[in-house]
Amino acid sequence: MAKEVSNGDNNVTVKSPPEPSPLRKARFFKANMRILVTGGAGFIGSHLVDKLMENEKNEVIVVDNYFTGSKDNLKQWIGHPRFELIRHDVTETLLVEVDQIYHLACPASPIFYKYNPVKTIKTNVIGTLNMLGLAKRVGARILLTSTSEVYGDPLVHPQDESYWGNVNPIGVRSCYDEGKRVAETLMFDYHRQHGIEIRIARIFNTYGPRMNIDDGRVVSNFIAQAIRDEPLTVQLPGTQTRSFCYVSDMVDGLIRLMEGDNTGPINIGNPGEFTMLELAETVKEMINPDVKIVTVENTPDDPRQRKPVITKANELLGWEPKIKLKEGIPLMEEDFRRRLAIPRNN
Ligand SMILES: NC(=O)c1ccc[n+]([C@@H]2O[C@H](COP(=O)([O-])OP(=O)(O)OC[C@H]3O[C@@H](n4cnc5c(N)ncnc54)[C@H](O)[C@@H]3O)[C@@H](O)[C@H]2O)c1
Ligand SMILES: O=C(O)[C@H]1O[C@H](OP(=O)(O)OP(=O)(O)OC[C@H]2O[C@@H](n3ccc(=O)[nH]c3=O)[C@H](O)[C@@H]2O)[C@H](O)[C@@H](O)[C@@H]1O
Repeated sequence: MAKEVSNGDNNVTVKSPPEPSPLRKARFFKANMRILVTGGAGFIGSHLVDKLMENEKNEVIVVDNYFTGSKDNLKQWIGHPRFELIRHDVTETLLVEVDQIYHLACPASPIFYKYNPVKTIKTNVIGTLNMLGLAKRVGARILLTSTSEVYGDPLVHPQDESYWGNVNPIGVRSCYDEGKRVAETLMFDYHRQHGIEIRIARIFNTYGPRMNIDDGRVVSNFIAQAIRDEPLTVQLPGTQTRSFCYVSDMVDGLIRLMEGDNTGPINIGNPGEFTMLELAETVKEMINPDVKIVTVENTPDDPRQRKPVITKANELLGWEPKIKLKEGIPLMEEDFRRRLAIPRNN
């Protein structure tokens, strides 16, 4: 039977979702929402798992191939009766009985996703196909963590969800940004063709504790450099902008999106916009006023400006970010100092 659903802008007629697998009716499952988190050993995924595990009705299964994630991020849950961790690569098929799938698996830092671009695009395309196939088979709702990179080097500023983007299809970043664009297409095709319940979050630069120390992304680089007393490396020209969202705000937005009635795509990010030079100055002032700031070569196709319009998230999910950059940096500094074993001098 067909039904009307909304993506926030207009109503579309889609097939009804498939019935949940009969196994879901088994007594053991009744009390619980069983949730799969792909990429759950990574930075955002592990914070999401922490939040989902707070609800005693949730059972959480993480699958991860540990390319950029680590068991260490989940150590507090290993052995917990409502938690399971599976070493698995999403480019291979998987069958687990679940109600919801948060599909995060994909390297996110440019240095990692460019390391093996063919694998990155396989993860985005085949990995998402596999997870959609799973959602179809067991009748689960699936949320994709897409990215502001689908807007490419945007010619519209700030970016709202109606903007189609300015993406180089053959560049060194394409494995990631075109990969995510195909993943979004697959989500909508499964939704229209098979009635799968989908949710798409377009995440803007997110930071916080547990990022890999040598992850290569700008906030983690600057904080680690400031703590180690190494120069902060601003990639040229330094006037390029990003808008940084603290990870607890991001997790809150993702859960609201999953639980709500809108398919998305919905931007989730903090509209506070900074140039990379401003970010370096802020980190220097807050963590190590003696550290040097140097400029270094940039990489191809680096977006020149990025800032989310979050009206949709605000109106449809009742969401807005709470943590400002100057509040988030000290929380991340504390985590990095502990992991680097470099305490503050004063
Ligand atoms: N952090 C951000 O600023 C940001 C921005 C936009 C979108 N996102 C998206 O959010 C998700 C999580 O990002 P993150 O910052 O936590 O990155 P991350 O690298 O810390 O986490 C990604 C996780 O996916 C796992 N993974 C990678 N390929 C896999 C595969 N083939 N099979 C199974 N597991 C695999 C990694 O081991 C890791 O645990 C990604 O999909 C990313 O594209 C993140
Ligand atoms: O939010 C997003 O959608 C995307 O944002 C990031 O991609 P990017 O913005 O390129 O992230 P960074 O590598 O942190 O770079 C941000 C800016 O900082 C600059 N940078 C980076 C590192 C550094 O040491 N110095 C520096 O100036 C880069 O040139 C770039 O302009 C993430 O890594 C992607 O996973 C994510 O999908």
